[in-house]
Amino acid sequence: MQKDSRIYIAGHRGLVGSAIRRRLEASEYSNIITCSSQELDLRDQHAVNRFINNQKPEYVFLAAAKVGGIGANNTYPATFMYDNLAIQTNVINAGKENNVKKLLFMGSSCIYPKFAQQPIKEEYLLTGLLEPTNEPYAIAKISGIKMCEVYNRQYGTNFLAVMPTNLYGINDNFDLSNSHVLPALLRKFHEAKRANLPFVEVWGTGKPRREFLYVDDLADACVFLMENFGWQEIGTHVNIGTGEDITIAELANTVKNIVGYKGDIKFNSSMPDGTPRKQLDVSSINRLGWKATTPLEAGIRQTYEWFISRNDD
Ligand SMILES: NC(=O)C1=CN([C@@H]2O[C@H](COP(=O)(O)OP(=O)(O)OC[C@H]3O[C@@H](n4cnc5c(N)ncnc54)[C@H](OP(=O)(O)O)[C@@H]3O)[C@@H](O)[C@H]2O)C=CC1
Ligand SMILES: C[C@H]1O[C@H](OP(=O)(O)OP(=O)(O)OC[C@H]2O[C@@H](n3cnc4c(=O)[nH]c(N)nc43)[C@H](O)[C@@H]2O)[C@@H](O)[C@@H](O)C1=O
Repeated sequence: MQKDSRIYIAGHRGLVGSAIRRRLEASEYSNIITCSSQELDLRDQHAVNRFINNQKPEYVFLAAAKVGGIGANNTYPATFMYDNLAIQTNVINAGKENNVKKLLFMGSSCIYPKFAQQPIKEEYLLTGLLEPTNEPYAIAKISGIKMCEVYNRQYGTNFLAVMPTNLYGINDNFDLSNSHVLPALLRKFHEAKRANLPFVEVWGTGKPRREFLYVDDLADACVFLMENFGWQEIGTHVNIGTGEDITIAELANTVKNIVGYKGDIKFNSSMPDGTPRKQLDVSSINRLGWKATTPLEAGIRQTYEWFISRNDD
């Protein structure tokens, strides 16, 4: 990518898209194209074709998607499947039609089988059954990986697919009904501390393990890949994470300490646990020369500071 290349970030207001924008601007990329969902509904094929044809981006970061935690995925499976299939199909195909030089598709670690051997290598894709709470979303994401792969094979495109682990950071979604666990816990402990509540409810048993990556690290990895590699060097898809995981109970205690809450934690085992574990094998991206740098506690502190700056009077 040249500093004046036309770079479209789909989903620039979200957690990932906004981090990619920060990362590109920090490196003085000067020609960044953005458009909100209100101006352009990426599920609308004709609108997407018109937009890409008018804007003629050379590079595309596809970070627009219907995204949510275990609760949202479980409650709105049809929306997660339809929106994601439509958004990615439209953007990937319009990218090919308009000779986009490189496109980066954002998958997710939930594409791997529920009981995959740990840590999860890229080659474990499609070797077993998926976790039911996010099967529709995962199937949409797997279709995105395969679409990049077959477009590269048949049309000679250069579309990369990355599989990030669970993410968190600035511009995350803190809505308790549809967010992921980390922002949900930050908000729950913060509000319980302010209201002096005796306990905080944590969903599930606390036993599942999750790997958390600070979103600025993810953005750094995405730009690193787009700057330096093509799909043939990366393969059909590449994992992005820290390679380390913790239990939800450990995460809850860490967040509790960072927030400074003194009450108790109560696990609500009537809520779903989801996948027992999804620790990524990140040796492929490490070999390419990239490694995550933000320690979990430091990332959570930065996110909490941002959350307070947005929410406290
Ligand atoms: N968050 C996580 O833990 C993980 C995320 N990922 C992947 O990273 C990518 C980005 O996720 P994240 O940043 O967390 O999600 P967010 O929900 O924070 O952001 C998603 C963005 O997508 C845009 N969008 C959604 N629907 C449409 C639509 N119909 N038309 C146009 N734009 C739309 C939204 O635009 P607007 O703001 O304008 O409405 C929003 O900015 C996704 O592909 C996700 O699957 C992968 C692994 C983990
Ligand atoms: C990124 C990823 O995100 C989702 O998968 P998930 O990893 O299961 O996501 P989660 O962050 O929502 O939960 C992680 C764990 O944490 C527990 N948990 C405790 N207390 C709260 C809580 O208050 N909120 C939430 N959301 N979870 C909680 C929860 O019960 C679960 O055991 C999928 O959408 C999937 O498609 C996907 O890609």
